[in-house]
Amino acid sequence: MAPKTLFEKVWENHLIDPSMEQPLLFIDLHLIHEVTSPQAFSLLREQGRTVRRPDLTFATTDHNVPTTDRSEGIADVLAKKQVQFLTENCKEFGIDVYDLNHPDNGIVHIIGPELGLTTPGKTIVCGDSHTSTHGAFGSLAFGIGSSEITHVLATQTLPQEKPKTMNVQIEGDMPRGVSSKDIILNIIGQMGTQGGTGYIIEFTGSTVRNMSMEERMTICNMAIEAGARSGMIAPDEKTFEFLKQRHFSPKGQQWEDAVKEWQKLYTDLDAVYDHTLTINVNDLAPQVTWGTNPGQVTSIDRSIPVTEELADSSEQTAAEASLSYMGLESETKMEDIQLDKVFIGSCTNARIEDLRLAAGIVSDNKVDGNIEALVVPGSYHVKRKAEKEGLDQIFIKAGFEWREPGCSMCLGMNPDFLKDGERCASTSNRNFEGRQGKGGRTHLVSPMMAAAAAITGQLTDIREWDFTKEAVMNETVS
Ligand SMILES: CC(C)[C@H](C(=O)O)[C@@H](O)C(=O)O
Ligand code: SF4
Repeated sequence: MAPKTLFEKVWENHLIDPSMEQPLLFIDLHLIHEVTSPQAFSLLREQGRTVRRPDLTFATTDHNVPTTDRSEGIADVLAKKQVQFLTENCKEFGIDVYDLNHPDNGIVHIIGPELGLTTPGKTIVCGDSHTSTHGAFGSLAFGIGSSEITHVLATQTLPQEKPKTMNVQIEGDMPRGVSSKDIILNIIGQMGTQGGTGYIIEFTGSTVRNMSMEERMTICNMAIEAGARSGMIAPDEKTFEFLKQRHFSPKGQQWEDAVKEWQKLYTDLDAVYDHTLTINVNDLAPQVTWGTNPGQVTSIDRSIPVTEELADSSEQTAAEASLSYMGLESETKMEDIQLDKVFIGSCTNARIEDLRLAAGIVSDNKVDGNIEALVVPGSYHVKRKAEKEGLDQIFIKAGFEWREPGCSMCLGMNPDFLKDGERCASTSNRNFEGRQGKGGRTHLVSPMMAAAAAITGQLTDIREWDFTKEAVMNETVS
């Protein structure tokens, strides 16, 4: 048999009929949330159709939910309606929904893996671009639009163009203070936000093999920000360990059988990718964005680039527009940038390990008097675990707000947002204009860098800090 890449194996396992001209995939898991599903359900009704496989469909509310006391419900009328529609639609069609008061509610891309819904080799779709996160488990996972949601609801299949494959091989030891967030920001900086267009990126190499599942999820989460259709990582013992005993994971003999199948999911030795990029992280510094897309990024110990020195004129024009929005100038040292807010949260960096790393930096320090700082766990599972470990107390004593789970300040769709002109160090994945609130200015960073920024009130190089990296542990079920 011809050697195959990980992607090709999963793709071929899901083709309904390989002879069809337009490839049609069977979908193993359809995740839905309140923002993109209402139109899809309306269309389904208009077409007089029903949900084909409610057992393979799973819903949560995350984008619109308040992260403070939820007993009063949702104040915003539209947000409240969207959440209500989701709950009603799920009830009508027999779909499991972990809504805002469910004990395991959380951000869709955080709860999929932690509930064991996300497993290697599955095709997973969701009306949400960061569905790529689930690729960290060796699944083929990508975001879809409203009409595609209807198609999957009605048929459990999806027509798809076959993407090209890219191997991003990451080698070297991550230096102290550097995390997988810095690696993916650096990759996007090198490739640009369109560099991955048309590709599925498989992340390979010794650095990836050494990463925890949390670190791998952060990388795959942001593959989409490089323009890629999705990211994937071949499953290994760490993947299986993470999934063992999860709520929906296979149990007993079914678990044994599943692991045997999952072990076949890797790229064969002589398989050919359409493109390969190799990066070495031995000398990587913590990364910070200075502009309004994730590719406008540099090292914390550098300055904002001189726009005239950028590669081409379109890049120069984009950089000038970004700097004008950000209220920044070329040659300003990244470390001299003062902040108003710090946000530790989102599906990129709100898992237990992210919170441990941030808490390790916070330690006995206090949040700077000019800073408002939020920690928003990605799910109730993460929140409970963090509280059991005493992480909440570290944050609260330092002056952070400790919130209920949700997308929160990752995007201005709920009560947590930046005011016009406010500047924020954020562990999320997008720094587009207005993303965190109208006129808000976002600097994307890792959880450790965000924690340090909250303490000093400005962007700060954590490599100069006295801390240990003990916090890095792979999450296991407790
Ligand atoms: C609201 C939703 C459609 C959107 C997405 O697709 O990613 C959001 O999650 C985001 O991160 O911008
Ligand atoms: S946390 Fe942010 S990136 Fe993730 S799903 Fe929510 S809004 Fe999208």
